[in-house]
Amino acid sequence: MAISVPSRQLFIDGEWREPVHRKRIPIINPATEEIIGDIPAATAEDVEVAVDAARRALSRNRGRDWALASGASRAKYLRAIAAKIIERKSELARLEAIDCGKPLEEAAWDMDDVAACFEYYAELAEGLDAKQKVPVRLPMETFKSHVVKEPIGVVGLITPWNYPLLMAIWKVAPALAAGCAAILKPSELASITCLELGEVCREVGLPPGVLNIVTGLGPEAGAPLASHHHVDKIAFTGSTATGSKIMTAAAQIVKPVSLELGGKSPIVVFEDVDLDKAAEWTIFGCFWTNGQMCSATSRLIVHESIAAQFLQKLIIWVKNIKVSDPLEEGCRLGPVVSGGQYEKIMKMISVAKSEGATILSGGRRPQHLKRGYFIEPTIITDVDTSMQIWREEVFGPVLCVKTFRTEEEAIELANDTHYGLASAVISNDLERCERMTKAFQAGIVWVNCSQPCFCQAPWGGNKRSGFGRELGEWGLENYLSVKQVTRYISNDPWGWYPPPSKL
Ligand SMILES: NC(=O)C1=CN([C@@H]2O[C@H](COP(=O)(O)OP(=O)(O)OC[C@H]3O[C@@H](n4cnc5c(N)ncnc54)[C@H](O)[C@@H]3O)[C@@H](O)[C@H]2O)C=CC1
Ligand code: BAL
Ligand code: NA
Repeated sequence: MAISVPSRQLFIDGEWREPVHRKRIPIINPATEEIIGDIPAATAEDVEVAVDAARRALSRNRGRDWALASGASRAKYLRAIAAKIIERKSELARLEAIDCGKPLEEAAWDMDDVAACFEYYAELAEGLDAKQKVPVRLPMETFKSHVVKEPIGVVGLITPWNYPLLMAIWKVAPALAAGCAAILKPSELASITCLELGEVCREVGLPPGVLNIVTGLGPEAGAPLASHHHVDKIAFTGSTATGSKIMTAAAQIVKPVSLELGGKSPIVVFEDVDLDKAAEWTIFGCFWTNGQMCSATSRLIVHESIAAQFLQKLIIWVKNIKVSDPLEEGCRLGPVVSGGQYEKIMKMISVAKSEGATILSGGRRPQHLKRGYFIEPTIITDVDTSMQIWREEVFGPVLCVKTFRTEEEAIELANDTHYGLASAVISNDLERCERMTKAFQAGIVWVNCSQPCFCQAPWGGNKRSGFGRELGEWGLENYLSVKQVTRYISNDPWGWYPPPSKL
């Protein structure tokens, strides 16, 4: 069934608005390289209008319509949005698959996760009401103190293309639950489903300006958000280079940021594993989402005693992955998102080769696919720790492999990176898994698996993978500001200064 891409404008103040400069950016289907539509290209002028709409949404009816409304009343909107997403699930999944190349079944799974994330933050919004005015115990009886949690204000949410709607919702749902007003700037490489979220918000009657969706290029639409004086916080997911630019811009006006950046995460496989189970988690950990995950466990560190056998297993599993158009039944690996990413990944593979690494499997365009940005699932061995392929994020279906002898050596290899997002260990010895868990320098540890992600648990990294945590109750705190209220309850005067003599 052919699917047509809706033609949308920017979603600002509850309505569709043409960008001031009337520019548009073509949408390319990475499986066919065809232009399938276009998205509006916002500039600083549109960001200005969106920020103004967001500020008005916060102060409308003295804040009672949104920021100061009960969490329970905001939760109703979040639940209504979740229901609409489920209603439109198959259409949204198809739109996402043709926009970013994600296998259709994965895209459908993401839509379930999107709805679940809205539902989860609806629950947390309801819980927020009971968490207001929590007393703080003080050491002086003459004072009483309590804490109020308030929305941070207007937030700018800048998101990537690998999970186009889900990464946006990890930010939008808690921001709205907290009572913030948001401006979402999705990636220009995959914005279709984020624009459809605008239509969903209109249909459920979300108050105007609470969520604004401003598509466009990073430097033109993202940068003005990051530096805007009336945006109170920026939450960003994307590359470390862009994260650093955003932090620099925000620092000029001491605007808080939370950054979820790249990774080069390890998966350590010990000698006591079931080889098939370990092989499946290893390939899922690196090739799911076409290998385009910030948390991809793209460095395999395998015990030398099983390495040869394990690599043979991996090759068999990898050859069984169906690489095809994302809409084809059973597809498990689609194209990477763009021509630019295709070139970048191919270059990294060829640099690895020229540095002396061996391409054990894959490394090319699949023979049966003449068009589209397809890359075979690739396994690279004979890797040195100084090589680019070991050190830099590929963001594509490329796994590099090293072996280890001792647990200490495995830990050293695992932590041999500037990044610190995720890590995984596969072993039947749970005490060993516990030791590895403590030793990993990363915000996320998977034991006997890699990648499953639940919106209840915190998500985020250390080192150059960024800081701050999304999801769970930590995700809500990202959008709340804590106000202490301290009251003097004694009838006695304070008595620090000698009272002036009574004239
Ligand atoms: N950690 C993650 O989830 C992601 C990491 N990446 C990494 O980044 C590499 C390049 O991909 P890109 O799409 O170029 O990622 P990017 O980090 O440049 O883009 C992410 C978002 O930031 C926006 N942006 C770009 N420049 C900006 C600026 N100066 N100010 C404000 N916003 C800006 C983009 O428009 C997009 O919405 C990938 O190869 C991968 O290594 C990419 C996407 C997601
Ligand atoms: N799997 C959730 C987000 C990411 O890895 O990019
Ligand atoms: Na696209």
